[in-house]
Amino acid sequence: MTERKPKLEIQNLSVRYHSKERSTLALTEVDLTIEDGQFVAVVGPSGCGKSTLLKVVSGLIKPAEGRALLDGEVIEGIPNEVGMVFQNDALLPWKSVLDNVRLPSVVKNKSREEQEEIARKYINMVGLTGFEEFYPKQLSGGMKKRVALARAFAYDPSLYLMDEPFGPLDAQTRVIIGEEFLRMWEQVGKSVLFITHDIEEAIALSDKVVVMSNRPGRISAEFEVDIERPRPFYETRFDPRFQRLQKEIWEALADSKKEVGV
Ligand SMILES: Nc1ncnc2c1ncn2[C@@H]1O[C@H](COP(=O)(O)OP(=O)(O)OP(=O)(O)O)[C@@H](O)[C@H]1O
Repeated sequence: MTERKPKLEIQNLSVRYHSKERSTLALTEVDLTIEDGQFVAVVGPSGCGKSTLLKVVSGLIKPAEGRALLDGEVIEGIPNEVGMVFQNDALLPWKSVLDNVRLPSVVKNKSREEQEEIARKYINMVGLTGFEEFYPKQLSGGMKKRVALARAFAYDPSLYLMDEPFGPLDAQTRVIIGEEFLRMWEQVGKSVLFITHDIEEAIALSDKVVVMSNRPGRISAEFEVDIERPRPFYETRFDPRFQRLQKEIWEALADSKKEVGV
């Protein structure tokens, strides 16, 4: 039997930022594995190095120590198989919804027919059929976020890196978009590394929740989310297993904040 390689392996990772005045140890001794198709959320106090972790995986910064491997290969430069969704995900304002979602297929040199087919499929999945010819300025914040998600899914990466992707949305829209995102993810089943401040969002979406400690960030606890899928994004929070996890993660976070960094 051939052994399945993990999608992402982070091994003994340390990252240091240098400026004229000081050197900041942002991450230290971070070990994390994401299996193929696994959804992993990272929660942690502000400034603990969550975005730094994503920057290493997206090849934007080099570690001081340790390494990050994608499909068993050390990440050097921006990997093609990685798709990113960030908090302030900019759509191109001069392009329509259809053209924004078509972009990843243009980059991948797909035929015009395929570009449109893929874009329309994901626009439909995010419930924006009928808005193809609209421009970003004609859309609400939630609709723009849907377009950004449709564009990320149209890129079809093997690993999604998501940094507070629902951050700027109001609480209710956040739940609606979260539910839609979960349904879409269940269909594609790709690996995700998801950064959030929201413990409930982390549990509702993930297979594993990782807690990071204060700077220098390290992984202080890991929790398997043993709740079967498909899960309802909102109602799952009334499940006793969810509530138990919520309490445990909350306590782990409170402990991790007590650890003082250098
Ligand atoms: N370019 C940089 N130069 C110097 N220090 C940096 C740089 N980027 C981040 N840092 C520092 O590294 C640490 C980790 O930052 P990072 O943005 O990764 O944290 P975070 O957990 O994503 O924070 P937040 O939750 O507030 O977004 C912080 O102390 C930050 O000040």
